[in-house]
Amino acid sequence: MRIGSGFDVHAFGPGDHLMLGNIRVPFDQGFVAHSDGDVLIHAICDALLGALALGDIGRHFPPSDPQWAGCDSVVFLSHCHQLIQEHGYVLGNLDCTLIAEQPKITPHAPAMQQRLAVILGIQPTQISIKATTSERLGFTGRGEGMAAQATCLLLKQ
Ligand SMILES: Nc1ccn([C@@H]2O[C@H](COP(=O)(O)O)[C@@H](O)[C@H]2O)c(=O)n1
Ligand SMILES: C[C@@]1(CO)OP(=O)(O)OP(=O)(O)OC[C@H]1O
Repeated sequence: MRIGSGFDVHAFGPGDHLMLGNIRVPFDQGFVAHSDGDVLIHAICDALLGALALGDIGRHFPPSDPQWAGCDSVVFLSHCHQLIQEHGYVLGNLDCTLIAEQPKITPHAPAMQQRLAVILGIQPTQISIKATTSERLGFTGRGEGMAAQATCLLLKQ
């Protein structure tokens, strides 16, 4: 059994939606990022890679590589899922927290769980998506961006 944790941040910039858990969430801004900026998937990737002690998302998909410009973050997550299988593990469960004042995440959480479960080949009940504000403190509190945390448990097959 191995545990992993991931953390990511993206700033808000021009746009009209956010990609979160591969779900398009309507918003009056977008993410500033090299890829599609899916901060939730990026944190999950780092948790999975961390559990395997295989570095972080930037090591596997360098932000300096134009190949990943505007990339759908499902590409990154599918790669991490493949690595789990190659190392003889299955994903036991995933617990995630998004930190932002806006948009409200809770109405979209079930869709994110469903979508991530399909990508990762597990049940939605094995995935938890939570959200909190930072009580208007710090960069998330000022509405400058969003942070995501993820914790995973891998089980030996
Ligand atoms: N972006 C967010 C932030 C919070 N929520 C939900 O609201 C609850 C209360 O948030 P506090 O920061 O005041 O504790 C939180 O537990 C979430 O259910 C949300 O959906 N989206
Ligand atoms: C995902 C990658 C892909 O180049 O770029 P970004 O979309 O900027 O996201 P970040 O969370 O900074 O992770 C680094 C990169 O791997």
